[in-house]
Amino acid sequence: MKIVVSGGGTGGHIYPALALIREIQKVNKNVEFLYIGTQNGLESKLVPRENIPFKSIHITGFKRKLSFENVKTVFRFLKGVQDSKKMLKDFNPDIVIGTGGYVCGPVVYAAAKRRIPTVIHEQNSVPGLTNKFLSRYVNKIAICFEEAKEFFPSEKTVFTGNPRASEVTGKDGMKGRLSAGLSITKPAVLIFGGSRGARPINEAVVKALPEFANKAYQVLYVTGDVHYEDVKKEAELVGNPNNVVIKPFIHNMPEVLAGMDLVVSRAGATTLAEITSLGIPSILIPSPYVTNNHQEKNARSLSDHGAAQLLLEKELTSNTLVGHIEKILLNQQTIEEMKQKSKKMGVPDAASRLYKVMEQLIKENKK
Ligand SMILES: CC(=O)N[C@H]1[C@@H](OP(=O)(O)OP(=O)(O)OC[C@H]2O[C@@H](n3ccc(=O)[nH]c3=O)[C@H](O)[C@@H]2O)O[C@H](CO)[C@@H](O)[C@@H]1O
Repeated sequence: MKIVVSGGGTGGHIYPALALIREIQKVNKNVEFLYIGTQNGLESKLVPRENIPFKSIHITGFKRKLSFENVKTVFRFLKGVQDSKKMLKDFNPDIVIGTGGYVCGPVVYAAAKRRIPTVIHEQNSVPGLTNKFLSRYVNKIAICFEEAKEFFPSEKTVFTGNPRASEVTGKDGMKGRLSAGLSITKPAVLIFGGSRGARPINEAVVKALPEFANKAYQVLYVTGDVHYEDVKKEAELVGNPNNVVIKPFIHNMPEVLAGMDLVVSRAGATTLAEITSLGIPSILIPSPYVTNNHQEKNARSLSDHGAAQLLLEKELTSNTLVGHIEKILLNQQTIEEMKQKSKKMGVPDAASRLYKVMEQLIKENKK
């Protein structure tokens, strides 16, 4: 069997694709993969690291405002379709799956035009532009939030959850703690701002550093690669207490998450799939800078069920941050209740559900 996977831009689209590939590799040794991404997206680093064959096309996203750039994007899209058609002809896949980000546009569209079975995976509660566009052409649309249903044709849409939810299960949390330089006895909170870090969260955490000193809990604070050097300098100025570990990026997130009692983060869909799969309570600070405010909708889906506490960016200060953390982390009953509610929302078998949808499509296509 041959499978083309496409998805890129940020971790939220790439990690589900990688998790799906690993799940398929576990259950079927006879699958050949080709990953199609862009050279400037994070996928060009993450995918080759996993020894998955990687090819790239050149494409940019549409700007929401009218601009000349959009005219160029139309031409890049058409060229991207042409290049994708050639790659698909050479590789001859049984199915093509897109996990989001604008690179999927030409790849999945080209596949549909070549009558290759196609699936898109939508991680968010509100779909992005690319998946909305592709939904007309693909055979199946896999979703992770019931709320996403209303945006897609119902006969094609199926709830599978996010494959990353499967990948984070069964990991050794204590190993994760030790790898990050944390103690195994004290309660631990992980603070991070999505796959690239978030400046407003960084500003609040740096201000809060002196307050964390001498607390009965420890903090793992992940700044995002590009913000790390600046944060380190600022942390030295205000003083970095020894119960706070600062890191630029975590590469073994499944293990590290498994060792956490509480997570403070943006409300990217893949992060939410991971923390609900593990049943971790969270404080979610949705990014207000994303399409259709989809992160707040993702976050509310958890907070409405008592699995998370919502903290809007406009209310974020070092005081509200520490206050929210302590209200949950220092109250065993709250922690336990939130854990159960979070776990109830998790879909740990998402990867195999998604693979089943793909297998079914391939079978139908062969009839
Ligand atoms: C700004 C933006 O447009 N963000 C979008 C992007 O977010 P973003 O790329 O931040 O995605 P998510 O929060 O969904 O996922 C982040 C992924 O990166 C991993 N991780 C993060 C930090 C780290 O140090 N190590 C690490 O491995 C997390 O465990 C997770 O697997 O894609 C998501 C999924 O479509 C969307 O919901 C988000 O709105």
